[in-house]
Amino acid sequence: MTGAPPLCLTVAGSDSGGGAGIQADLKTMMALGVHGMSVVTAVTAQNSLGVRGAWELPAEAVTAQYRAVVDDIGVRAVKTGMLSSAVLVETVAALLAGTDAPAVVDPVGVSKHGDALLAASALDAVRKELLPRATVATPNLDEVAQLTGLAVRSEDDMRRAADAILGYGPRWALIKGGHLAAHGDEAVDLLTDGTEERWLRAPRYDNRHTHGTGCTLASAIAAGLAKGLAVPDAVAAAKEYVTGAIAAGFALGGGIGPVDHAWQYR
Ligand SMILES: Nc1ncnc2c1ncn2[C@@H]1O[C@H](COP(=O)(O)OP(=O)(O)OP(=O)(O)O)[C@@H](O)[C@H]1O
Ligand SMILES: Cc1ncc(COP(=O)(O)O)c(N)n1
Repeated sequence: MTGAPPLCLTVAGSDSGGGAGIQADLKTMMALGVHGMSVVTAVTAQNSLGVRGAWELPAEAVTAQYRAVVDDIGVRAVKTGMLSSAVLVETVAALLAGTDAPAVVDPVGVSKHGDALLAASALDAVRKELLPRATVATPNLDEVAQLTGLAVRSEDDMRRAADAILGYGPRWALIKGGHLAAHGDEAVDLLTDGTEERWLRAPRYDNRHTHGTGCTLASAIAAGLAKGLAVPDAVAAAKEYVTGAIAAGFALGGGIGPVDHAWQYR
Protein backbone atom coordinates (compact mmCIF):
# COMPACT_ATOMS: atom_id res chain seq x y z
CA MET A 1 0.00 0.00 0.00
CA THR A 2 1.28 3.47 -0.83
CA GLY A 3 0.33 6.63 1.07
CA ALA A 4 -2.44 8.95 -0.10
CA PRO A 5 -1.44 11.74 -2.49
CA PRO A 6 -1.87 15.34 -1.26
CA LEU A 7 -5.55 16.22 -0.75
CA CYS A 8 -7.10 19.06 -2.73
CA LEU A 9 -10.71 20.29 -2.72
CA THR A 10 -12.58 22.31 -5.34
CA VAL A 11 -15.74 24.26 -4.50
CA ALA A 12 -17.25 25.17 -7.88
CA GLY A 13 -19.97 24.69 -10.47
CA SER A 14 -20.39 21.70 -12.75
CA ASP A 15 -19.79 22.21 -16.50
CA SER A 16 -21.62 19.48 -18.43
CA GLY A 17 -19.24 20.04 -21.37
CA GLY A 18 -16.30 18.98 -19.20
CA GLY A 19 -14.00 21.90 -20.05
CA ALA A 20 -14.39 24.27 -17.09
CA GLY A 21 -15.70 24.22 -13.51
CA ILE A 22 -15.53 21.12 -11.31
CA GLN A 23 -14.62 18.92 -14.27
CA ALA A 24 -11.61 21.07 -15.24
CA ASP A 25 -10.52 21.25 -11.62
CA LEU A 26 -10.59 17.49 -11.01
CA LYS A 27 -8.80 16.75 -14.30
CA THR A 28 -6.12 19.31 -13.43
CA MET A 29 -5.66 17.86 -9.96
CA MET A 30 -5.31 14.35 -11.34
CA ALA A 31 -2.83 15.50 -13.99
CA LEU A 32 -0.75 17.16 -11.27
CA GLY A 33 -0.69 14.20 -8.91
CA VAL A 34 -3.02 15.25 -6.11
CA HIS A 35 -6.27 13.64 -4.93
CA GLY A 36 -9.13 15.86 -6.13
CA MET A 37 -12.38 16.19 -4.16
CA SER A 38 -15.39 18.36 -4.92
CA VAL A 39 -18.15 20.49 -3.44
CA VAL A 40 -20.68 21.25 -6.19
CA THR A 41 -22.25 24.71 -5.82
CA ALA A 42 -24.34 24.79 -9.00
CA VAL A 43 -25.09 22.66 -12.02
CA THR A 44 -24.80 24.25 -15.46
CA ALA A 45 -26.11 22.91 -18.76
CA GLN A 46 -23.17 24.08 -20.86
CA ASN A 47 -21.39 23.24 -24.08
CA SER A 48 -18.93 24.79 -26.52
CA LEU A 49 -21.56 27.37 -27.54
CA GLY A 50 -22.50 28.71 -24.11
CA VAL A 51 -24.47 28.19 -20.90
CA ARG A 52 -28.07 27.07 -21.51
CA GLY A 53 -29.09 27.04 -17.87
CA ALA A 54 -27.73 27.09 -14.33
CA TRP A 55 -29.23 25.73 -11.12
CA GLU A 56 -27.78 26.63 -7.76
CA LEU A 57 -27.69 24.13 -4.89
CA PRO A 58 -29.08 25.06 -1.46
CA ALA A 59 -26.52 26.41 1.02
CA GLU A 60 -27.26 23.37 3.19
CA ALA A 61 -26.09 21.01 0.41
CA VAL A 62 -22.88 23.00 -0.09
CA THR A 63 -22.12 22.98 3.64
CA ALA A 64 -22.88 19.27 3.94
CA GLN A 65 -20.52 18.34 1.08
CA TYR A 66 -17.74 20.52 2.49
CA ARG A 67 -18.11 19.18 6.03
CA ALA A 68 -18.26 15.59 4.80
CA VAL A 69 -14.88 16.01 3.13
CA VAL A 70 -13.14 18.12 5.75
CA ASP A 71 -14.37 16.31 8.88
CA ASP A 72 -13.23 12.87 7.76
CA ILE A 73 -10.73 13.07 4.91
CA GLY A 74 -9.13 16.48 5.44
CA VAL A 75 -7.71 18.94 2.88
CA ARG A 76 -4.29 20.45 2.19
CA ALA A 77 -5.61 23.17 -0.16
CA VAL A 78 -8.98 24.49 -1.36
CA LYS A 79 -9.93 26.16 -4.66
CA THR A 80 -13.16 28.10 -5.16
CA GLY A 81 -14.76 28.90 -8.52
CA MET A 82 -18.39 29.60 -9.54
CA LEU A 83 -20.36 30.48 -6.40
CA SER A 84 -23.48 31.84 -8.13
CA SER A 85 -25.11 33.96 -5.39
CA ALA A 86 -24.47 36.08 -2.31
CA VAL A 87 -25.82 33.30 -0.09
CA LEU A 88 -23.33 30.76 -1.44
CA VAL A 89 -20.45 33.27 -1.34
CA GLU A 90 -21.20 33.90 2.35
CA THR A 91 -21.62 30.19 3.05
CA VAL A 92 -18.30 29.27 1.44
CA ALA A 93 -16.46 32.20 3.06
CA ALA A 94 -17.66 30.98 6.48
CA LEU A 95 -16.51 27.43 5.69
CA LEU A 96 -13.07 28.68 4.61
CA ALA A 97 -12.80 30.71 7.82
CA GLY A 98 -13.03 27.45 9.78
CA THR A 99 -10.41 25.62 7.69
CA ASP A 100 -6.64 25.85 8.10
CA ALA A 101 -5.75 24.94 4.51
CA PRO A 102 -4.71 27.68 2.04
CA ALA A 103 -7.46 28.81 -0.35
CA VAL A 104 -7.19 29.83 -4.00
CA VAL A 105 -10.17 32.05 -4.82
CA ASP A 106 -11.04 32.41 -8.52
CA PRO A 107 -13.77 35.09 -8.39
CA VAL A 108 -15.63 33.69 -11.41
CA GLY A 109 -18.05 36.31 -12.78
CA VAL A 110 -18.95 35.47 -16.37
CA SER A 111 -18.14 32.62 -18.76
CA LYS A 112 -16.05 33.07 -21.93
CA HIS A 113 -19.37 33.38 -23.75
CA GLY A 114 -20.52 36.23 -21.52
CA ASP A 115 -23.02 34.20 -19.47
CA ALA A 116 -23.31 35.41 -15.87
CA LEU A 117 -22.10 32.81 -13.35
CA LEU A 118 -22.35 35.15 -10.35
CA ALA A 119 -25.27 37.42 -9.44
CA ALA A 120 -24.39 41.13 -9.43
CA SER A 121 -25.83 41.24 -5.91
CA ALA A 122 -23.05 38.86 -4.77
CA LEU A 123 -20.13 41.18 -5.60
CA ASP A 124 -20.17 42.87 -2.23
CA ALA A 125 -19.98 39.52 -0.44
CA VAL A 126 -17.05 38.53 -2.68
CA ARG A 127 -15.22 41.74 -1.69
CA LYS A 128 -16.05 41.70 2.02
CA GLU A 129 -16.40 38.01 2.93
CA LEU A 130 -14.59 35.85 0.38
CA LEU A 131 -11.46 37.77 -0.70
CA PRO A 132 -10.29 38.27 2.93
CA ARG A 133 -10.17 34.44 3.24
CA ALA A 134 -8.04 33.94 0.12
CA THR A 135 -4.39 32.94 0.19
CA VAL A 136 -4.34 33.75 -3.54
CA ALA A 137 -7.08 35.59 -5.49
CA THR A 138 -6.97 35.10 -9.27
CA PRO A 139 -9.21 37.64 -11.05
CA ASN A 140 -9.07 38.12 -14.81
CA LEU A 141 -9.43 41.61 -16.22
CA ASP A 142 -13.25 41.45 -16.43
CA GLU A 143 -13.39 40.37 -12.80
CA VAL A 144 -10.98 43.18 -11.83
CA ALA A 145 -13.34 45.64 -13.51
CA GLN A 146 -16.39 44.14 -11.78
CA LEU A 147 -14.78 44.10 -8.34
CA THR A 148 -12.74 47.33 -8.38
CA GLY A 149 -14.15 49.44 -11.22
CA LEU A 150 -10.65 49.66 -12.74
CA ALA A 151 -10.13 49.24 -16.48
CA VAL A 152 -6.73 47.60 -17.15
CA ARG A 153 -4.90 48.51 -20.36
CA SER A 154 -1.21 48.40 -19.37
CA GLU A 155 1.22 46.76 -16.97
CA ASP A 156 0.99 49.82 -14.69
CA ASP A 157 -2.78 49.35 -14.64
CA MET A 158 -2.18 45.72 -13.61
CA ARG A 159 -0.16 46.99 -10.61
CA ARG A 160 -3.01 49.31 -9.64
CA ALA A 161 -5.49 46.46 -10.03
CA ALA A 162 -3.36 44.21 -7.81
CA ASP A 163 -3.21 46.91 -5.11
CA ALA A 164 -6.98 47.34 -5.25
CA ILE A 165 -7.59 43.58 -5.00
CA LEU A 166 -5.06 43.27 -2.13
CA GLY A 167 -7.05 46.02 -0.41
CA TYR A 168 -9.86 43.48 0.05
CA GLY A 169 -7.58 41.23 2.08
CA PRO A 170 -6.19 38.25 0.14
CA ARG A 171 -2.58 37.39 0.98
CA TRP A 172 -1.58 37.36 -2.73
CA ALA A 173 -3.22 38.73 -5.88
CA LEU A 174 -2.65 37.13 -9.28
CA ILE A 175 -3.93 39.49 -11.99
CA LYS A 176 -4.41 37.51 -15.21
CA GLY A 177 -3.59 39.63 -18.23
CA GLY A 178 -4.17 36.87 -20.76
CA HIS A 179 -6.06 39.04 -23.20
CA LEU A 180 -4.30 42.33 -22.69
CA ALA A 181 -3.60 43.79 -26.14
CA ALA A 182 -0.57 45.67 -24.79
CA HIS A 183 1.24 42.34 -24.33
CA GLY A 184 1.24 41.42 -28.01
CA ASP A 185 2.38 37.84 -28.38
CA GLU A 186 2.78 37.18 -24.65
CA ALA A 187 0.23 36.19 -21.98
CA VAL A 188 1.42 38.06 -18.91
CA ASP A 189 0.14 37.78 -15.33
CA LEU A 190 1.19 39.72 -12.23
CA LEU A 191 1.59 38.01 -8.84
CA THR A 192 2.15 40.18 -5.79
CA ASP A 193 1.64 40.26 -2.04
CA GLY A 194 2.21 44.02 -1.95
CA THR A 195 5.92 43.59 -1.26
CA GLU A 196 7.18 41.04 -3.72
CA GLU A 197 6.22 41.44 -7.40
CA ARG A 198 6.54 38.64 -9.95
CA TRP A 199 5.64 38.91 -13.62
CA LEU A 200 4.76 35.60 -15.24
CA ARG A 201 5.30 35.65 -18.99
CA ALA A 202 4.42 32.90 -21.43
CA PRO A 203 3.89 32.72 -25.19
CA ARG A 204 0.34 33.60 -26.25
CA TYR A 205 -1.15 30.84 -28.39
CA ASP A 206 -3.49 31.91 -31.13
CA ASN A 207 -5.89 29.12 -30.25
CA ARG A 208 -9.60 29.87 -29.82
CA HIS A 209 -10.09 26.67 -27.79
CA THR A 210 -9.47 28.21 -24.37
CA HIS A 211 -12.57 27.12 -22.45
CA GLY A 212 -11.59 26.54 -18.83
CA THR A 213 -8.29 28.46 -18.67
CA GLY A 214 -9.08 30.32 -15.44
CA CYS A 215 -10.41 27.22 -13.63
CA THR A 216 -7.41 25.21 -14.75
CA LEU A 217 -4.88 27.81 -13.58
CA ALA A 218 -6.53 28.23 -10.16
CA SER A 219 -6.82 24.50 -9.48
CA ALA A 220 -3.22 23.96 -10.61
CA ILE A 221 -2.15 26.57 -8.05
CA ALA A 222 -4.20 24.76 -5.39
CA ALA A 223 -2.56 21.46 -6.39
CA GLY A 224 0.87 23.04 -5.92
CA LEU A 225 -0.10 24.41 -2.50
CA ALA A 226 -1.46 20.98 -1.51
CA LYS A 227 1.97 19.55 -2.35
CA GLY A 228 3.54 22.08 0.01
CA LEU A 229 4.93 24.55 -2.54
CA ALA A 230 5.26 28.21 -1.56
CA VAL A 231 2.78 30.51 -3.36
CA PRO A 232 5.24 31.93 -5.97
CA ASP A 233 6.44 28.41 -6.84
CA ALA A 234 2.90 27.01 -7.02
CA VAL A 235 1.86 29.88 -9.32
CA ALA A 236 4.91 29.50 -11.59
CA ALA A 237 4.30 25.75 -11.97
CA ALA A 238 0.58 26.36 -12.60
CA LYS A 239 1.32 28.97 -15.28
CA GLU A 240 3.55 26.45 -17.06
CA TYR A 241 0.83 23.79 -16.86
CA VAL A 242 -1.98 26.05 -18.14
CA THR A 243 0.20 27.37 -20.96
CA GLY A 244 0.79 23.81 -22.20
CA ALA A 245 -2.90 23.02 -21.82
CA ILE A 246 -3.85 26.11 -23.89
CA ALA A 247 -1.30 25.28 -26.60
CA ALA A 248 -2.95 21.84 -26.88
CA GLY A 249 -6.59 23.09 -26.64
CA PHE A 250 -8.78 21.24 -29.13
CA ALA A 251 -11.98 21.77 -31.12
CA LEU A 252 -15.15 20.23 -29.67
CA GLY A 253 -18.71 20.94 -30.75
CA GLY A 254 -19.39 24.05 -32.82
CA GLY A 255 -17.85 26.72 -30.58
CA ILE A 256 -14.99 27.19 -28.13
CA GLY A 257 -13.29 23.90 -27.26
CA PRO A 258 -11.48 23.09 -23.99
CA VAL A 259 -7.85 23.28 -23.01
CA ASP A 260 -6.21 19.84 -22.89
CA HIS A 261 -5.75 18.86 -19.25
CA ALA A 262 -3.81 15.72 -20.23
CA TRP A 263 -1.36 17.49 -22.58
CA GLN A 264 1.66 16.22 -20.66
CA TYR A 265 0.61 12.60 -21.21
CA ARG A 266 -0.07 12.62 -24.96
N1 LIG B 1 -4.18 32.64 -25.76
C1 LIG B 1 -3.48 32.39 -24.66
N2 LIG B 1 -2.23 31.85 -24.75
C2 LIG B 1 -1.50 31.61 -23.66
N3 LIG B 1 -1.93 31.88 -22.39
C3 LIG B 1 -3.15 32.42 -22.23
C4 LIG B 1 -4.00 32.70 -23.34
N4 LIG B 1 -5.20 33.22 -22.86
C5 LIG B 1 -5.10 33.24 -21.52
N5 LIG B 1 -3.86 32.80 -21.13
C6 LIG B 1 -3.40 32.60 -19.76
O1 LIG B 1 -4.26 31.64 -19.16
C7 LIG B 1 -4.38 31.89 -17.76
C8 LIG B 1 -5.85 32.02 -17.41
O2 LIG B 1 -6.36 33.20 -17.99
P1 LIG B 1 -7.92 33.57 -17.98
O3 LIG B 1 -8.52 33.03 -19.20
O4 LIG B 1 -8.51 33.26 -16.70
O5 LIG B 1 -7.82 35.10 -18.00
P2 LIG B 1 -7.61 36.11 -19.18
O6 LIG B 1 -7.35 35.39 -20.46
O7 LIG B 1 -6.62 37.09 -18.70
O8 LIG B 1 -9.00 36.86 -19.20
P3 LIG B 1 -10.38 36.59 -19.95
O9 LIG B 1 -10.75 35.13 -19.76
O10 LIG B 1 -11.30 37.55 -19.28
O11 LIG B 1 -10.15 36.95 -21.37
C9 LIG B 1 -3.55 33.14 -17.50
O12 LIG B 1 -2.27 32.72 -17.07
C10 LIG B 1 -3.48 33.82 -18.86
O13 LIG B 1 -2.34 34.64 -18.98
C1 LIG C 1 -19.21 25.94 -14.12
C2 LIG C 1 -18.29 26.94 -14.73
N1 LIG C 1 -17.33 27.51 -13.96
C3 LIG C 1 -16.47 28.41 -14.51
C4 LIG C 1 -16.55 28.76 -15.83
C5 LIG C 1 -15.59 29.79 -16.41
O1 LIG C 1 -14.76 29.25 -17.41
P1 LIG C 1 -14.53 30.04 -18.78
O2 LIG C 1 -14.19 31.48 -18.43
O3 LIG C 1 -13.37 29.36 -19.43
O4 LIG C 1 -15.81 29.92 -19.55
C6 LIG C 1 -17.56 28.14 -16.61
N2 LIG C 1 -17.71 28.43 -17.92
N3 LIG C 1 -18.41 27.25 -16.04
